[in-house]
Amino acid sequence: MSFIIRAATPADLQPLYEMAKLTGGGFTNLPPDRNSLTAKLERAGQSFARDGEDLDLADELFVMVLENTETGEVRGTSQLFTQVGQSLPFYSYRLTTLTQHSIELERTVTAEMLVLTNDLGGCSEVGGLFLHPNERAGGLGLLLARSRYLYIAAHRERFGDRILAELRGIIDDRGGSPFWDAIGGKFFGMSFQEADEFNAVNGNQFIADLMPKHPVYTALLSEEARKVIGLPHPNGRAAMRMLENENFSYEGYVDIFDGGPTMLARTDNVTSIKNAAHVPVVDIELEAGEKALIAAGRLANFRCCYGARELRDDGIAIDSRAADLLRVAKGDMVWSIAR
Ligand SMILES: CC(C)(COP(=O)(O)OP(=O)(O)OC[C@H]1O[C@@H](n2cnc3c(N)ncnc32)[C@H](O)[C@@H]1OP(=O)(O)O)[C@@H](O)C(=O)NCCC(=O)NCCSC(=O)CCC(=O)O
Repeated sequence: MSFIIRAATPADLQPLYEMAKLTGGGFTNLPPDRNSLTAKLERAGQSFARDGEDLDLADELFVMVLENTETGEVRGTSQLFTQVGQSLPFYSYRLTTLTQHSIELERTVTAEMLVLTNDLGGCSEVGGLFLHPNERAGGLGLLLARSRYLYIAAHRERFGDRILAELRGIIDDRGGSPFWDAIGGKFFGMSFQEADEFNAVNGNQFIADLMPKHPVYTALLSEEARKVIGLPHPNGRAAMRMLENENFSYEGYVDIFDGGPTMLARTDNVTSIKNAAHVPVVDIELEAGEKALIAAGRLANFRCCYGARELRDDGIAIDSRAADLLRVAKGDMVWSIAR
């Protein structure tokens, strides 16, 4: 099986839409709505097309797809946002503590509060990670996720100093969110599912607009809501594990919509960015070597796949299949990282 990660194009709309229908909802970056997906692909097309020297950091979106090169089918997708919160503010709840002491009662009381912040504005974001259920558990999820870090390494100047990733929060058996029911739901007159559907079609700005702006004491929330603050949806555990392996951590920021954890990392400290090698290809006939992710090309021409590598003093040797998939020849520069 040969799989390649490449830039998405407008022709990928149908497979993206079909995958979006499989997410089960609550997946902000991959809404099952053709118009939203079309708009995303158009925006990505503009971002892939913007090139030149001395580019400012801008609010760009890159959409990637995983293609089976034997069948031509698109089986997975992922996204990169270069800078969130540039035009519209980026809201998070931050879990903070307030400790008070009463001399008369000889008592010290610590309360937890959710405080609305824009602390994460300016961060880059990775998201929209989805692999077709039939392709799971074979390492393709890792290829999709980690190829983005090689993309960031290859276009470092377009990304911020920190990267965030939002994991979906807990949704109950009936498709409801205990966090939403306890906070957002009180102000919107909408169930979580209704808000999620509205979100898919119109974007999530309405949530930030109507969310209560004052701190919320967690002691006043239902037990069910308190229990899920900062916990990922069970389906998101693989994504969380991959983020942790890349040096992302949970620092008390949660999604204002469903209470899911926001994972954060310093860009230059992300394992796959820090360890990425950028060297010229010196051999494309390598028979056996270290398993690696190998990437080549810039912007719309970026490609990434699994292959074998051998790092040498003068560059890198790769296997012929990877060289074909990446369309590289001797002398071309490639990015790589051990698998
Ligand atoms: C997330 C992916 C793409 C992952 O693909 P696979 O399931 O094939 O993963 P994999 O390659 O088999 O495994 C990747 C790593 O996760 C670990 N792993 C797998 N299942 C696990 C589980 N239930 N609990 C804890 N860890 C688990 C594996 O051991 C491995 O880590 P080791 O190598 O250490 O053994 C997929 O599961 C998927 O499409 N899920 C549904 C959509 C989803 O939840 N997407 C994430 C949304 S959140 C988002 O988009 C933001 C985050 C982001 O973009 O990165």
